[in-house]
Amino acid sequence: MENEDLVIHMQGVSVRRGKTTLVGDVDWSVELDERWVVLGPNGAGKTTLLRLAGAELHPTKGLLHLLGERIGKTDVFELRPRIGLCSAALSGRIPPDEKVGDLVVSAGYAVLGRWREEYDRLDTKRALALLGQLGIEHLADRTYGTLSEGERKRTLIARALMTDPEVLLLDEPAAGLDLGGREDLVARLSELALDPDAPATVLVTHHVEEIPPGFTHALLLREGAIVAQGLLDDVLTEENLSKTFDQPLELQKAGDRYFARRKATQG
Ligand SMILES: Nc1ncnc2c1ncn2[C@@H]1O[C@H](COP(=O)(O)OP(=O)(O)OP(=O)(O)O)[C@@H](O)[C@H]1O
Repeated sequence: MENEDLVIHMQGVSVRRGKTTLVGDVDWSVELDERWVVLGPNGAGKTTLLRLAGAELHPTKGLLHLLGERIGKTDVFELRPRIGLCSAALSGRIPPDEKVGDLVVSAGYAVLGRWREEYDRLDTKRALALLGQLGIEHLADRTYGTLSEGERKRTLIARALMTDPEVLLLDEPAAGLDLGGREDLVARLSELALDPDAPATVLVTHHVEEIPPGFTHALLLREGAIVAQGLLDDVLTEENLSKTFDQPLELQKAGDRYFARRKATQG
């Protein structure tokens, strides 16, 4: 591939199951220093897109390159440790008695539940630093099953960062969080987005309120098709958002945050 800065490169990518098109004919590129938000209603195909980007799913049609490797021609097991994926599906597979610190350290081994491993001291230090970055260093000795939803989300992000991935994929990280938890997570993700050493990031969400300051690009998805994509401020307009969610929406920007609601009907 010519452009080595492309971490995700989709050309005419479709995923079909039977007669259903989950995503259709997607052209999308993510570069090393970009932070993307993927926005769309339930069932739009956001998770499907993220699973393609995480080398968890092969396209039915089209060309998919991840980190310069062509999917279908490369060993995905070698590729996956270079990608930090954080999703509710992963959360459900974690044994509740797994210790938070071990869970983060074991990401280096790309396996769940390897708590018996003799971890390298440096790995342990790095895991604690990442937990600290997410504001939950004090939870290192707690078991995953005892954590709140917000604490779990942060643990999974720390885990996803442990392998020093080249791309970080976050599927609805703020889902299920209360207002304070959401705001805190948005602030942490914003710090990460503004860190020039942080990996390329793709964040899937339903809500414009969850877009962390520092995110640079947006892709709007509806019924498996792209409504708009490009620079965040260009793409995130009332018109595009209304088209994406199929209703008249009012969009406001306050400082570096976005807010949306349905337009009031007149009369
Ligand atoms: N194996 C499958 N067979 C048929 N349809 C499927 C299959 N897997 C997913 N779908 C459908 O594809 C569509 C896209 O699913 P996807 O999970 O990618 O959407 P999403 O945008 O992440 O939705 P949500 O916001 O609700 O999580 C949905 O309508 C879903 O029901």
